[in-house]
Amino acid sequence: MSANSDSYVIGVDFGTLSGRAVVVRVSDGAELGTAVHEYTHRVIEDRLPGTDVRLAPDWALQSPHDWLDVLRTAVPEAVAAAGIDPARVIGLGTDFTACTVLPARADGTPLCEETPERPHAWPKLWKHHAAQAHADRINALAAERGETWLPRYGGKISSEWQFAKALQVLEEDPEVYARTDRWIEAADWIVWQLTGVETRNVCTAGYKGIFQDGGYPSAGFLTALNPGFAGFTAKLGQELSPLGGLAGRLTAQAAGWTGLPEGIAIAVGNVDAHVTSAAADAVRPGQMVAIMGTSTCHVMPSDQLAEVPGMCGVVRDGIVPGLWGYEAGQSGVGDIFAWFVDNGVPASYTRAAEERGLSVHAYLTELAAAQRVGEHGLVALDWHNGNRSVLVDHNLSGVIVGQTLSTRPEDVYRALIEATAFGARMIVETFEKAGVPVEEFVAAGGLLKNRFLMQIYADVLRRPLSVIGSDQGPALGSAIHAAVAAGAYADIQQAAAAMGTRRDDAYLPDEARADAYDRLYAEYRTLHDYFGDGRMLHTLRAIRNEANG
Ligand SMILES: Nc1ncnc2c1ncn2[C@@H]1O[C@H](COP(=O)(O)OP(=O)(O)O)[C@@H](O)[C@H]1O
Ligand SMILES: O=C(CO)[C@H](O)[C@H](O)COP(=O)(O)O
Repeated sequence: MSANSDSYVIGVDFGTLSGRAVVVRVSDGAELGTAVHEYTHRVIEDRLPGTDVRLAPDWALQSPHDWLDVLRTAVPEAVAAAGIDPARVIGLGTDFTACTVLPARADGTPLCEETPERPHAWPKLWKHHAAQAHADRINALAAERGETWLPRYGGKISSEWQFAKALQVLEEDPEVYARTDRWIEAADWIVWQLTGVETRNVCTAGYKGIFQDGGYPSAGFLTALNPGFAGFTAKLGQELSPLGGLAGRLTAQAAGWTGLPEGIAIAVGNVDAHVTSAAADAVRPGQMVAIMGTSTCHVMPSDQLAEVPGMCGVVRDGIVPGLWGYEAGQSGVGDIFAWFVDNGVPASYTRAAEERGLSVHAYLTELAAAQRVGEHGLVALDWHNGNRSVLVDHNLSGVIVGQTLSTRPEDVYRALIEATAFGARMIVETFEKAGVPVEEFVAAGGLLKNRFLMQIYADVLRRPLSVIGSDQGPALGSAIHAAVAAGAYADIQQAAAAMGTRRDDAYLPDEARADAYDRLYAEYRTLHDYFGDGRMLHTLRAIRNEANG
């Protein structure tokens, strides 16, 4: 690859609160410069920008202007930080949160530009959860009709996805629905802005748009949901583009925004979690990448097609062309630790952490690390934000068993970390039981900084952990896709091998601790089965909801 030794690609990761650009050398994946742009409107949850229009609970919107600002600011700043000649940039790739989806005109104009006072005209962020009732109806009808696509999503689709959100628009603001020519993932919309051509990537279409075996849910199914929904799929993409493919070339206008040469390759859009596999060079069957942060997403290519209970989805070519791509998830991980730090720690601990110059997380970790496995006498269920896999039930809640008058904050903190590791083991075992082998567990994301936590995962999973070598996995992954789109490598696997970064066996399980964890895990499973049917936890939630009026 010496011909590429002085050419560069740019990866742009559009997150929940900000967008990040990274400049990467094509020959070896070296990250030379990066810049972040915080979105001006962040997550729109209370009031529509520039209006008095208030939003209902569970709404979460975003502004397309914030995304374009990332191209205008973070990209040129990253190039400047890298100190490279922009003329040497040969391609740009992007990834987005998903399902973040917007209604647009036939020319790509977001409807919120025409009618900013209409909530449904705005892009719905992935965590917009106000379409749960619509998702419930889709699931019930699909189960009743035996729709063949339903098992591809572990038996349930999410309220976060395209069909649930679009049905909400139709039923709550039919006029906006009627004006929607294109219902498009932000992942594809941003690529449209860069290239001037509309493309639809297989990843979001498959995981978020129920595209399976060459088609969307049938018109008959959609009519049964609501006759007005019959023609919905005409607003989606009909021809899908492969990951790593060339979506188009940078337009003169977008060259003006970014300061990059007009005509460079723009990669087909992608999802932040899935593109991280390339960054970790984990794009072969059985390499499960866990992107561990506030929540954890698990993605894994495989040559086996199976119906794994409670997975988020399995999509042909969904991570790399030629393989099935699986996704599963834990809806609360770092968020649970944050909840405990914010609510479960006395002032004396906060003071002690401050005196030591440590975060409360780091302080609790240090105390917890001094214990032997099981010493706290606790076992917990990691369902404080519901359970995505394997139970797919957002109405479950957290459980901590075994507390006594001598239970200390570090005990609970450790038990919560262990609970998330047990949740991960449950997912791995569910895949394997369904006939999809997990050969390697590769950790990525913000929680890598907690080495004690990573060791617990190795011990609980009873397997070596590999770790990604970059702390900006999605942006690096997007840059790798850009290199493929630009023709610098033949495919994602080759580009990932040259440019991705992974440390094998970064954490090895300790036999004695793993044995001790087996006993605790058995108790976790018992609790999981007992509370997992929801009888008690749903009742508690109902009582809470009644009490809150
Ligand atoms: N030392 C730590 N140990 C464990 N969890 C931590 C620590 N520091 C921060 N966290 C948790 O990490 C999460 C943030 O992870 P990060 O990957 O940066 O974010 P995101 O998932 O939003 O990209 C927060 O939920 C926070 O509670
Ligand atoms: O569900 C997703 C992928 O399937 C979202 O993209 C993801 O959960 C958003 O993650 P983050 O908050 O880390 O940007």
